[in-house]
Amino acid sequence: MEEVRATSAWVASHSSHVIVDSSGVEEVAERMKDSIPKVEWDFEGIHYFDNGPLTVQYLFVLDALNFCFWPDKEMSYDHLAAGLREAIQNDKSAFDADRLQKYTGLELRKMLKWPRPLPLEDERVRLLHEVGFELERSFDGKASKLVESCEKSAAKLVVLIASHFPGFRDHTVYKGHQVFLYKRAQIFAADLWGAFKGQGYGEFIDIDSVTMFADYIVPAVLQQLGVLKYSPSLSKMIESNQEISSGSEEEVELRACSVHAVEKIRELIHRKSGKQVLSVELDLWLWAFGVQCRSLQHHRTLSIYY
Ligand SMILES: Nc1nc2c(c(CN[C@H]3C=C[C@H](O)[C@@H]3O)cn2[C@@H]2O[C@H](COP(=O)(O)O)[C@@H](O)[C@H]2O)c(=O)[nH]1
Repeated sequence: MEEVRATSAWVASHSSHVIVDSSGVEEVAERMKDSIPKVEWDFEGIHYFDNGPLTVQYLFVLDALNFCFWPDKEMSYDHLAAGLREAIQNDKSAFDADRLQKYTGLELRKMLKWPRPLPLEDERVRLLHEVGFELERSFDGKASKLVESCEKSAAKLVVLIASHFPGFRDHTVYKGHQVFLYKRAQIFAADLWGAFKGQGYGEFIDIDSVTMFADYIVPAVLQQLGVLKYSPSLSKMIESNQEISSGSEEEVELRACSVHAVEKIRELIHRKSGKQVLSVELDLWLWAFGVQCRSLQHHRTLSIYY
């Protein structure tokens, strides 16, 4: 995750369309230095949890599909989390590695009780197959084995996931430099940590190394808080819901500057109050704020990464 931090900082210092505004960072850090509003993992009550390996399998499948909901105005992350929860409650073998390799788009739609094609449905099916295949080939079909082999290190987990599952390789090239964001791999580690309350499958000695998860909600929240400032052309693109291509300078800057901004907020809180805040905690607070603020306008990129 040091690579996520370092390469995001590089983007922030070379960016053309997005600025991390130091007075915005200062204001947010000042507001949060005494206490960060605590947001409980699963504050929505939509996730499956049984305190065992099946939860790990559920979370891995969930994060394999945790991207791009906006093309369908009614679809959201909640539908995915709750739909998969119902599927596993009704059939404990629904996410067995052999079953994952066989789902069709129509079956996935039925599982999530969605009446029409899912956004990027073919990609979602392909990624489910990839997860099933590689879990079976290398981890006895069990996501819990994958987690166990990381010896309580979130950084190891992210590296292992990225090396085995191409669909999680969330990186790009920006102005000739490779940039790493690893949103879904990192969120899986954070989901384990949150769900298992830092114990058992959720115990990570280096949870502080996880960065925020560069999605499309948190950048919009940071912009609203005055932490991110956009160029007039980028503002216009977002306001008019114009699609921003995956890998474009604008898109990489939105994501990388968000990672960098959250790191800056965290550093400043530490300097002001001596408190060690986790980026994961800041992220969850920002994200929960964003999804509850329906008027928030986010950027629109077709991507399998977030
Ligand atoms: N940065 C960040 N992004 C997050 C999440 C989560 C959910 N995390 C769970 C963990 C504990 C809680 O109880 C949450 O339920 C989803 N997303 C992203 O949001 C977008 C979907 O938005 P909308 O279209 O409105 O549903 C999409 O890119 C999705 O990948 C997060 O925590 N942080």
